[in-house]
Amino acid sequence: MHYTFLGPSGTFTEQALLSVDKAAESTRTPSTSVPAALEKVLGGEVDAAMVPIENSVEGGVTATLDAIASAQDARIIAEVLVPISFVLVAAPGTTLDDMQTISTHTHAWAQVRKWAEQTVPHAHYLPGSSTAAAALGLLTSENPGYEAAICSPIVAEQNPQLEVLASNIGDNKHAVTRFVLVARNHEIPAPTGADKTTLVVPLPEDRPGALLDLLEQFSTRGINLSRIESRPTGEFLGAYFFSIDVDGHIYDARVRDALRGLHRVSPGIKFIGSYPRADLRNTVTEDIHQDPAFDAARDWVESLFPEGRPEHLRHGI
Ligand SMILES: O=C(O)C(=O)C[C@]1(C(=O)O)C=C[C@@H](O)C=C1
Repeated sequence: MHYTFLGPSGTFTEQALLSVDKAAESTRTPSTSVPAALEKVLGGEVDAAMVPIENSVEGGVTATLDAIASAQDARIIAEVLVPISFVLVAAPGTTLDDMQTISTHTHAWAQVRKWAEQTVPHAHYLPGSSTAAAALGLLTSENPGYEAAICSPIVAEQNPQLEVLASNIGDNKHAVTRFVLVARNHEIPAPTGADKTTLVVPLPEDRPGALLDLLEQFSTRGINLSRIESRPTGEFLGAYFFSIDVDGHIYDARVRDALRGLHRVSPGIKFIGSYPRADLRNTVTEDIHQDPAFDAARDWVESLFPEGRPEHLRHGI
């Protein structure tokens, strides 16, 4: 396998990729942004891309949600959870008082905002393409335009020329980022009993009850939603799609049945993948929402036509 990830080496995204089976021995090419990583996958340059999708403190990574939603054949085939801990690094001899400007990824800055307000209230923030890119910029550029960076402790370990001025500076000590491995037209991973399915569902029409129509497709089939986010499609003001994760696999009859229902309500729906959950939590459903109940229901309706399907029932029984 040839992978790409939001780089350079030392990002949390690389940590997520290295936890994938055999990825450490595979070819890994860094990308400078999430859209660039996904373009490499869709263009066939690499087999899969590891990208951040949501953080427990700052929420969805919109670049990922939008790029996946607009891609033709993007498939999520795995997810990874990484606990997040940040350090502040600078050139040796720099003090907190010297700090005019600090650089890091925007999602990282959002997770240390309170710490920064309390500890370095005089410092400005400069967005970086990733935490590791900000840290390495201190070493590679003569005048990076900032005196310090916020990154993972791994970057500091890998680059002893950087001095750690503060550790564990995240405002929420239990922060976690969720990453997804995205491939193109990939076969669907086998169900494990602890799976998620990701969908992109355009809001069908601007009318009362449209969202309820979508949500009902899940609730009547006993399907739990673990994430739902609305994003503008970009077409015009008020045009939205929903990025949705549900518990279950497309091999589960209730999920396939819900997809049929959703397609009637919102024909532009996209299936983005069914894949094992990183937290291994089994999906629990009542008997009436399990495969045997769907089979029994179909058999019962078929039994009402003992002579076989009448000619005019074009769509089956
Ligand atoms: O900059 C990195 O190291 C990344 O992997 C990106 C990213 C993100 O996009 O959320 C990943 C995890 C942290 O929450 C902060 C930044």
